[in-house]
Amino acid sequence: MSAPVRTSPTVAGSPSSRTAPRTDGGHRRPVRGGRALTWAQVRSALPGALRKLDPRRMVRTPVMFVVEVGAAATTLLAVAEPGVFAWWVAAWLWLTVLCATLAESVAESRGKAQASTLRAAQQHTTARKVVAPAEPLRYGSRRAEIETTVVPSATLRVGDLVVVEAGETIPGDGDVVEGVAAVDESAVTGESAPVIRESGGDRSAVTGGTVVLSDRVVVRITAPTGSTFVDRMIALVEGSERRRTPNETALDVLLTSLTIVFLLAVATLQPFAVYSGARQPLLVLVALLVCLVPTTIGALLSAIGIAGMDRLVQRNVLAMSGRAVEAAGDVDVLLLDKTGTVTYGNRRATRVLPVGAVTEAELARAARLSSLADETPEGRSVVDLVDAVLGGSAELPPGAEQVPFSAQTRMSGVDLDAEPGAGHPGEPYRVRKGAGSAVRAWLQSTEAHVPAADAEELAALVDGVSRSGGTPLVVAEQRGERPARVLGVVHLKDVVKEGMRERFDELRAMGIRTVMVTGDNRVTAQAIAAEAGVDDVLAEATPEDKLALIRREQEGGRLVAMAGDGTNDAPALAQADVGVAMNSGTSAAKEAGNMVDLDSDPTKLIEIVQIGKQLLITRGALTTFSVANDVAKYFAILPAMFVGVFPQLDVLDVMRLASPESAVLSAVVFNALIIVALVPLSLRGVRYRPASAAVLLRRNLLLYGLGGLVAPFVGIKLLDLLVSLIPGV
Ligand SMILES: Nc1ncnc2c1ncn2[C@@H]1O[C@H](COP(=O)(O)OP(=O)(O)OP(=O)(O)O)[C@@H](O)[C@H]1O
Ligand SMILES: [K+]
Ligand SMILES: [Mg+2]
Repeated sequence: MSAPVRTSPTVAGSPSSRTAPRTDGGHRRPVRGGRALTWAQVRSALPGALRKLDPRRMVRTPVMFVVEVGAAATTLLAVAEPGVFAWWVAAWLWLTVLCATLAESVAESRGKAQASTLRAAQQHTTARKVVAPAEPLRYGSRRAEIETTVVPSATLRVGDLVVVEAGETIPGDGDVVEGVAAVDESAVTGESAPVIRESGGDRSAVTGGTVVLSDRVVVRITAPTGSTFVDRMIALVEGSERRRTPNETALDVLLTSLTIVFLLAVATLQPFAVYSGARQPLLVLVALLVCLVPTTIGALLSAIGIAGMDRLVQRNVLAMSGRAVEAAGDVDVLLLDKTGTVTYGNRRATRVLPVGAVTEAELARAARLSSLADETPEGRSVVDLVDAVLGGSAELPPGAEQVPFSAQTRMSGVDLDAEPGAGHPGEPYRVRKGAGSAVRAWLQSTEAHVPAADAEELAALVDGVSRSGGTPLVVAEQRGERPARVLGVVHLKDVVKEGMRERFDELRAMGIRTVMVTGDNRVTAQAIAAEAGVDDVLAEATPEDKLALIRREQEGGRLVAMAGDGTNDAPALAQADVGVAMNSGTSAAKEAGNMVDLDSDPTKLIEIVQIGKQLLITRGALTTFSVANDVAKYFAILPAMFVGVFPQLDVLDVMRLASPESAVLSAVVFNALIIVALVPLSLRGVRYRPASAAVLLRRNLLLYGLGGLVAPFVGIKLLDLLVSLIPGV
């Protein structure tokens, strides 16, 4: 049933030069700015809202559970002793509960539409699984023929290798282990411009459901079917994975305590009322209780959290936890990786700079030899450059042993049995390229002596490349067991992403310090840092150094955000309070962080921080409003209830409501309507302008605290005028 297929070899090259970015055909997910609430949305959210009335679910929100029990109780009372007043109260209590579930349901429904678009991206059927050569695929075999067999993509396992060619859909999440290709990721990111994915570097991760536009890649599957990136995205936007954050739990405890306090207050009211000859009907006590417990924030708390996540998704950021979003609102320090985060990350070799008596051809040949087996983008670009400089290409001789690049050694190369083309059979030949300090250490290990003039010239070359913001790779060779010899420098060029400076200025205005951490040398780091406008740099950093820096900041009580893309950033991304992985990065980085930016834009952190702050402020503002509101209602209703027996209360009865019944019903109606009125605000979030925490607090206390105190007096008075018109109340 599965026929072996021979895949034609593809010439490796730079797909970016051949595939012009598409300007049409693709779609960009519309960013619905204000996202006004529509009737259609409310109507479609209604079935979900009714399902949420299930008391077993409601009990998780104690405040609203009390209201639901109250609604049930008043309904029974209305059945036992029918009356217009009783039925009105019961109906409005049910409406209050429904408003709460509707708010949550509407917040969720916004993600549901997005989920169905994403599901469409999952409908791929077959994959071309690699049969031979079996794993591990040999480095440098990128021009080799690969034997594949067609299998249903659902049967793919973690570790399987698949071949994907131009026009084909990538069958699952994985890392490119061979080749370079332009990939259309619009199904996932909504961005129509193709992106480059390649083996060996920090741009190796591919997402199932995206389409290869050019060339051929071999992908190692890294996620089992059912828990892919798109699966996680769907779960996320639908809100099915949502858990309460620690802050929400803390607030919930506070709201529950307030509910218990008011429950006791209302319960002790009755003996007091009986004693003074004004026994209150049970119906009135229930209504009073509902008006006093913090229903507004209780009803809107979950919608506020969901809407915050939703706002992030609108900006193409996927937050894996609500806790990370809240932490983002309080971030003090932002750490950024250089290559691929601050810069575009396609470091290309542009020049070879020989030192001393070494000729350009000599250096070029050695640099190419050291890179033939180097599958990193840097290694491939050295081969491309030398092929162009010297004309023609080279093959790695048999028996070559690769010394792969690692972030720890910061060096790569090969060990050969003999120098290609040299007349000394049997004399081993070694060649290395890498960071200046790393190659210097290697030279020393062979007891090399670099003449003073050469050393000076080399230092000048390294410095020149670094000052321009480029990455210098020093090349050296060793024949036999004799001391090694330095040959010169390869200039790797990278470009700082556009608009970085302005964005970092903005972060500074928000009180966030930016630190660039890089494995590159100090001079290069400083040149890039100055151009990008970051506050601080840490150069020649190993993955451990990055991790240690984060720990140090955290020990000082600061909340740290980290943006990175490489496998060597993964430990740091995991340790940071907010770890934003670039979508262009490796699977390891995306797995380690708690957010993924689909646009791979590290300055997106500004928006993430704003959304985090907005979430915290919105919740604080509505809590303040809710509690102030309830206190005010207490003073609005009580005088009306007791003015019959205590005429002295007359002075307190500033509102002059029509009757005790009308007062109670108006308060209940107001209590429900205020939830409805605040749904749009909780979905949109209160407006956030950069300002100090103290200023924001003062402004919110004034606006929402005072507003919360005044609103019930005005609202209930107006409602009383209407309610008193109802015959029988
Ligand atoms: N293929 C390679 N062969 C040899 N040396 C390399 C290679 N790629 C990079 N280097 C050297 O290793 C250093 C560290 O590179 P790496 O990309 O791991 O840094 P990093 O810690 O991820 O920081 P950043 O991504 O910000 O540059 C580089 O500055 C360069 O000098
Ligand atoms: K209330
Ligand atoms: Mg990196």
